[in-house]
Amino acid sequence: MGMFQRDTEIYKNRDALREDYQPDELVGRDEELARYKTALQPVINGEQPNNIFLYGKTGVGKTAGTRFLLDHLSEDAAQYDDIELTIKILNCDGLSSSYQIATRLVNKFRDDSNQISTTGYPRATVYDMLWSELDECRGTIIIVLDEVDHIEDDSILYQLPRARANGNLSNAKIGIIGISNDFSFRDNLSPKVKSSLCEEELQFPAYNAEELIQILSQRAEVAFHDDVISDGVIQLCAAYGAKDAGDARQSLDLLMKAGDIARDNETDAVTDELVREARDELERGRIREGISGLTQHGHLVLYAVLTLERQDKTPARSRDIRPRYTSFAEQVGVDPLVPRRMRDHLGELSMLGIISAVERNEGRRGGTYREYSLDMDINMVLEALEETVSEVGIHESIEELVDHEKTLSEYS
Ligand SMILES: Nc1ncnc2c1ncn2[C@@H]1O[C@H](COP(=O)(O)OP(=O)(O)OP(=O)(O)O)[C@@H](O)[C@H]1O
Repeated sequence: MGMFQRDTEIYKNRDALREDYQPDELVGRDEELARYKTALQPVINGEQPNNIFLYGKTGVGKTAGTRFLLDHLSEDAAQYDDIELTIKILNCDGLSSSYQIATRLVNKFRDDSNQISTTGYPRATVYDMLWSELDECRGTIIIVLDEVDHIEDDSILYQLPRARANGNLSNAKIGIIGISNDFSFRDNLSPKVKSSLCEEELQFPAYNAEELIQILSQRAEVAFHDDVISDGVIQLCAAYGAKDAGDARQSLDLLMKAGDIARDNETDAVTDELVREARDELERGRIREGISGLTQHGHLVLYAVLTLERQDKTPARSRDIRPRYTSFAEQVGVDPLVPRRMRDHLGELSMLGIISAVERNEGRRGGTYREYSLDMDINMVLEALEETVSEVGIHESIEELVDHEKTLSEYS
């Protein structure tokens, strides 16, 4: 027998839980899709399409909803002889300038043998190439710029929606769909870009538990064999998902992780217990990843908050965290940061969701300050801080938590 054998007890089609799987129907998003459909209606009428700006937090179906509607739109448009519809989707992740966007777009309209180099042309030349590609297409063109907030300069976002008004296009009608999960992006656009790019604004809210149940049930039916999912598993994944961020991707990942653990354990059912185990494992991974990206001072600040948390001294103000942080810094032989810089680290930690920050008012005299506490499981954070603990030494507050077998070899 070979080293690898197929296991098919749990999954019928595991790929159905993956991000790139496109379900035939989108569930739990009816109202938003109805509004989106209305915004796209001019295309079928042969009119100038709207420019649409779609925003919402991560994993709320922006990309899936866009693909779903555009697939239908292009299928339905094919039935009208007088509509020639071209749709191009570009993900702007990794592309930071208008120049890069323009070259990628030119290449999207060209075949493989005719691609342009993505560097070396003056910007005006690339724009001219783009206008001629677009005009050659004729008809209606929809360009989707997913993760549009990665573009750091406005130029293309101004030029594209206005290409026809500015006389750069005569044959093609163009509509832009910008997608973003960065709420501040829209607000920071210059007024002239905002008014053209955000003609129609759509917002996708986070999913609630009911909606996540619909999404997870739909995928589970395709992904798992009958009777593998125990009662209540979908509800539990959805409840966690709704509590965390209402992110469908995160909930699907949780269900898949639970399925993977069942498969690894060679059991034949995915149970509540496995979902809890999966959640712990995913959370641990997220914490570890977040913490590993911090600098040494970030680690020391976090270690200080953690020990204060253990001593019930949280929520704590930054001036109360400072002495502990300073002594830890001295213990490892580095100069402590000035208070302002230390607060920046507290801010970063709270942005990552590792600690929480609550704003308070200072009595009648006004002035606000923040109080910080640990916002994650103390043991998980401690595990991720292992190296820092070994450098600084074990603080008395965590002695009980530290595995003493480990202490001798790793922490000392
Ligand atoms: N209503 C839905 N029905 C079925 N599956 C969905 C639905 N919404 C989201 N999903 C699934 O959840 C995952 C994440 O969705 P999607 O990529 O559309 O999120 P997004 O809002 O574009 O997130 P991001 O901003 O991170 O790109 C995908 O696998 C998608 O198929």
